[in-house]
Amino acid sequence: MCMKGRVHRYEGYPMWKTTVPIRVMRLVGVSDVIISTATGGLNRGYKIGDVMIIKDHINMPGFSGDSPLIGKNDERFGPRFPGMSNAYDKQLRQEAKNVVKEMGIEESVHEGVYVMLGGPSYETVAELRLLRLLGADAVGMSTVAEVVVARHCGMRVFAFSLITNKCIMDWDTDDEPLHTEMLSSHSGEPPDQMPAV
Ligand SMILES: O=P(O)(O)O[C@@H]1C[C@H](O)[C@@H](CO)O1
Ligand code: HPA
Repeated sequence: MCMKGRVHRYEGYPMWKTTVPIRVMRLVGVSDVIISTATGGLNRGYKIGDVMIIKDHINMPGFSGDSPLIGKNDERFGPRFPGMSNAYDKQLRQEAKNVVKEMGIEESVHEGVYVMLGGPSYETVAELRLLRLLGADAVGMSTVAEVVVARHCGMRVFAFSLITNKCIMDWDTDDEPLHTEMLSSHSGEPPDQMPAV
């Protein structure tokens, strides 16, 4: 089963609605989910067009209590308090890294931490510096809620992000994280890593 895009919290959907497709997949028997997303690169070593295999996340909306699992727990899907310490399956990440190595594209594929913010405004310089201090390598506005719901119902998760823009970490520059930059890095020539995907 394949999805063309997703809906986001910032479009006005409550978090649980953004993750309904994951539960539908589970109900029809899907056991492993592969999630892709666009992100801004916080890690100075990342370039536009690079891919980051997600090894962990920081659930910023979760810090303030916005979770897709809020409300009465449906035990048919999973437990009230699901663990998230191994959310991104180690074996799937290793298999992906083997493919990356075989293809000789290690320079443009990284493994890192994704941080989810609510958006839709992009981040200030101070916010981006804080996120970097917290250990995040890339920032986006999706993915985490889907991962939480997938793990809650016992699915294996592999997730990766395309670095669509570099985060602006310095004050008093004229650079802007333009949404057009984000879209153009989505739509041009397929990046070198595409065969690996
Ligand atoms: O659905 P994704 O996360 O790929 O959507 C992209 C990233 C942000 O959520 C949003 C703005 O850049 O579009
Ligand atoms: N910030 C947040 N979300 C994003 C970005 C960004 O710079 N790029 C793509 N999605």
